[in-house]
Amino acid sequence: MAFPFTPSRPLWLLGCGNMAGAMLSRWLESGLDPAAVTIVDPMRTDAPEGVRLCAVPPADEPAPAALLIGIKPQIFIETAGTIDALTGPETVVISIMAGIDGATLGDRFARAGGIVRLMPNLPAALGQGASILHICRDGANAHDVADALARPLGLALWVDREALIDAGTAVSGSGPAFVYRFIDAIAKGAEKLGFAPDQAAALALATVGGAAALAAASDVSPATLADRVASPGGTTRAGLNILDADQSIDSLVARTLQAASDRAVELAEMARN
Ligand SMILES: NC(=O)C1=CN([C@@H]2O[C@H](COP(=O)(O)OP(=O)(O)OC[C@H]3O[C@@H](n4cnc5c(N)ncnc54)[C@H](OP(=O)(O)O)[C@@H]3O)[C@@H](O)[C@H]2O)C=CC1
Ligand SMILES: O=C(O)[C@@H]1CCC=N1
Repeated sequence: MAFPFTPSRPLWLLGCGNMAGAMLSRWLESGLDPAAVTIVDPMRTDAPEGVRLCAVPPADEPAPAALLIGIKPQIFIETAGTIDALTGPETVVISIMAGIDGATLGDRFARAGGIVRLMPNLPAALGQGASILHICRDGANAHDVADALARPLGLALWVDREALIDAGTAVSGSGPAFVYRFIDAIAKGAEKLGFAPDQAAALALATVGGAAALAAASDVSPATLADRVASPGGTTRAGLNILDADQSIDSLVARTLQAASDRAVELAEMARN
């Protein structure tokens, strides 16, 4: 689907740091007209070619077709009034903020026609992200507008239950950081076994990248692929026995995801109080 944005039906990004910046770079690569985009971010000193950059929201302009909120959830409440004033019945507000729930967004944004929560992740920059989406207010063609933004970023998963956005924040939103820790752990282990640091880092990255690509291309499960690597009585089984003992890896990952998901719920509560 083509992007539903033009200079007279623009997309505004309020807060354009690591995450919104990654999304924007992918959108521009995918054909979004830069003249249809305005970044509002006091910290940025430059913007992609053709994109308008403002330190404060433009005054006296028609409301945008979509306004993406890319600020940190901790400053949402103090910023919400300003955001509300920028919107109108034709605006879809799209929040990528962790935690801040649909009820809070609905209370703060009386004017916006549509409200969507979209939980992206950083590999969106390459079109290999995973986004989870939920409609909080169904107006202004909210589904199609948000879907057109999510699709170029990679997997786009719409959910009916809003609680799955918080769960998904832990799984796919934060998930890349957990995978990066695992890559580093493999590299550290490789150094202990004698590789130079640069060799260890290269081996860890190539192994995780290759294994993920094969799992994505395969018609069998990761568990089956693990069994294909593990020869009976061989080296892999010796290693898997450590990861699997007392369900070590399952338990560690489950606790990691639970902590991240709990934090999303805490952030939502903080914004309500
Ligand atoms: N990073 C990630 O992988 C993911 C992040 N998210 C969500 O994305 C959001 C942004 O995270 P991230 O990109 O990491 O954070 P960043 O700090 O990199 O980006 C936020 C940007 O907003 C700017 N900003 C602060 N106040 C305002 C304001 N009043 N108006 C406009 N811009 C402002 C910040 O400036 P300053 O530096 O001065 O504060 C910064 O440039 C968060 O809500 C997070 O939950 C969701 C999924 C993944
Ligand atoms: O760490 C965070 O709070 C954000 C949300 C998901 C990824 N980064």
